[in-house]
Amino acid sequence: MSANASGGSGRLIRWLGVASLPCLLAVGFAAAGGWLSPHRVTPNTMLAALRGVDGAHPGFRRNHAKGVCVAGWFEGNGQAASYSPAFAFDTKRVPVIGRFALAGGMPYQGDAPGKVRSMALALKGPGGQEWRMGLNDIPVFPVSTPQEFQALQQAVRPVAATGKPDPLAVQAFRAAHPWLASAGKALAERPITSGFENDTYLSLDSFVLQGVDGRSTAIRFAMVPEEARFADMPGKGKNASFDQLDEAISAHPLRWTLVLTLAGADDAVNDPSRLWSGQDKQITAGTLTLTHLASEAGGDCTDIVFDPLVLPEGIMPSDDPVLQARSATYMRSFAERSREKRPRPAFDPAVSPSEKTGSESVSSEKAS
Ligand code: HEM
Repeated sequence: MSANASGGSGRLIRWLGVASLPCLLAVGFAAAGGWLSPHRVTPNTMLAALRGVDGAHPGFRRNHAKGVCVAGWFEGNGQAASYSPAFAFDTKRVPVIGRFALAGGMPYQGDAPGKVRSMALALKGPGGQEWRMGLNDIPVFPVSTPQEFQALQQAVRPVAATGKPDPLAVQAFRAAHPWLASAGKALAERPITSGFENDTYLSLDSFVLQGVDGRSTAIRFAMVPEEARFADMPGKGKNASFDQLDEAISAHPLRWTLVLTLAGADDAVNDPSRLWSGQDKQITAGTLTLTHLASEAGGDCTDIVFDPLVLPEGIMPSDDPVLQARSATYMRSFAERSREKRPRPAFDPAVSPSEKTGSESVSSEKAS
């Protein structure tokens, strides 16, 4: 072979190498974004699925976007101490920061009865230990797995022509997941209280208490209000339930009891869409007292992820796959929102109701 011919083919190989690099990068990005495998579930595909339903709202949480910070304390009563040495089951008072929010990715959505409300808490124990939790006011989660959660978001994403979900896609999701019908029924029939301040918030996912004697006990838990009120209807107005919460907490401290439910023999520990028997043993483990609200703008709850896998010694995750997906997706949501410009939140307790504004349309209900 002549020197010229081998020089020519060398140049061709180098040129192909350079030209193929952008293509390889594009394929790599597409794969990382899940575009080449729509059924794959990663934090990115999960956030894309959520964005498909409620749009992009930079600077806000990718779900439970409309919220307000809260602070207070938790005091255990010792009744759960034989099941776990976790600091919260001791009898010492520990500080708490938290957040009340509405499910869904729209930070300016209007309040309405029936929207899923949430309570997120970080109980701060000794030696830097924390128990972080995110609780919803629904009896069960609508789906069993992260894959189903992503598929549900994809099924309910609004279509351009109507601005509503495609009924055929929703029907197809239902037909492909008949085992979720009982969760749907429980969600549709749930009783609705008049506001954040008197609602019951549930872990939905299960956890495992680890005793010092090596005993493991699977549980779910709930924050049960001192007094649940079903008769009064929530007030009207874009921020009505937040205004009502503000009024209630300004009048007196708000209290909830931490109730642990111990799994019975037939209870599904790895599936948050399944109700437990209702006959299970319950333990009242302590009292949560909340005393102050603060805006998310500069508030203590903004730069924190209420990751349900931040657990103290003595409490472990169960094998519920939704827990791992939550943890990874919340971290991704935090990474994205914390590098974006911070917009003004819809609700600020320091601003009088007449000055409070909101700028986006009302979102559809979402249950996560
Ligand atoms: C695979 C299923 C789920 C996904 C992908 C998901 C996704 C998300 C995301 C992205 C956030 C925002 C996190 C942040 O930026 O800090 C969030 C918040 C939240 N999620 Fe989920 N979620 C799931 C399941 C659940 C379940 C089972 C519950 C049970 C109660 C739950 C309760 C909450 C609560 C309470 C918040 C608000 C936390 C706060 O106020 O900061 N989620 N979720």
